[in-house]
Amino acid sequence: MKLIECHNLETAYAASLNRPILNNINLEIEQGEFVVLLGLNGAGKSTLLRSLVGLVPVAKGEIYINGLEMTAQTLPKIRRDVGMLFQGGGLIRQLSAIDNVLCGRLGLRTTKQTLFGFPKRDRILAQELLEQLGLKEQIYQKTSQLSGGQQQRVAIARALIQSPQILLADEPITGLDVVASQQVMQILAALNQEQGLTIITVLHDLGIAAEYAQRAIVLEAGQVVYDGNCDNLQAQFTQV
Ligand SMILES: Nc1ncnc2c1ncn2[C@@H]1O[C@H](COP(=O)(O)OP(=O)(O)OP(=O)(O)O)[C@@H](O)[C@H]1O
Repeated sequence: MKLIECHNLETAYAASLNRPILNNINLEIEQGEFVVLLGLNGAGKSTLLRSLVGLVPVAKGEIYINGLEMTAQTLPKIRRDVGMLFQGGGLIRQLSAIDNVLCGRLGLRTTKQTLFGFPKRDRILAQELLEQLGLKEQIYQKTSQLSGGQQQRVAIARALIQSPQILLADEPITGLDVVASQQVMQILAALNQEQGLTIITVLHDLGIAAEYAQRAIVLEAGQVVYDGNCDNLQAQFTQV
């Protein structure tokens, strides 16, 4: 089943670039795929990911998530199906790991429902997720005191607590050491293989991309210049 479709997607014209940031993007992603988005700095990777959760105004074309066209009316429903790991984690530093994870439930609860704290069920779920991601000892620790790899795992737990069908991850291992990078990538791989989560992630390391993803989409100047398997990705980046 096609989970994500972009038809002739175009964002607003960017005067600084002399073109739209995304310029006629067409792509289809099936349920259960693990896709890596590649491209040089400024190619439009983050903008493409952000457009899939309605964070970027679309000038032309359509986005369908789960068969539903993205409009102002459908966006709240679409956002419940799509979890996002922002570049740099996007955690609230002063809050504990568990409270950051609970923030992932805010979109599913009304203000009134969260006025007196989150329901016990949510707290148990947050705790279980952190334990599964190897953070049992860090549940009540402030996230500012955690290592980069631990913070990224908290961010993964926060995205997962809304039980998304799709996980978008913007440079989830940038700045992490080799071991932490592998841990994060292995978590993503397990979520994809064991739970069938559809994953689209921006990466800069071609070796890691080829190791984990089945499919690569390469962007250049806001356009898709390659969409295929991860064999010989280097060729896409070699100057001719
Ligand atoms: N809101 C905006 N207004 C104007 N230009 C923007 C805006 N957001 C992004 N851009 C520009 O659009 C281009 C694409 O940005 P984007 O962040 O999507 O690239 P990227 O491929 O993710 O790059 P990186 O690898 O550096 O993260 C860049 O040239 C950027 O300066």
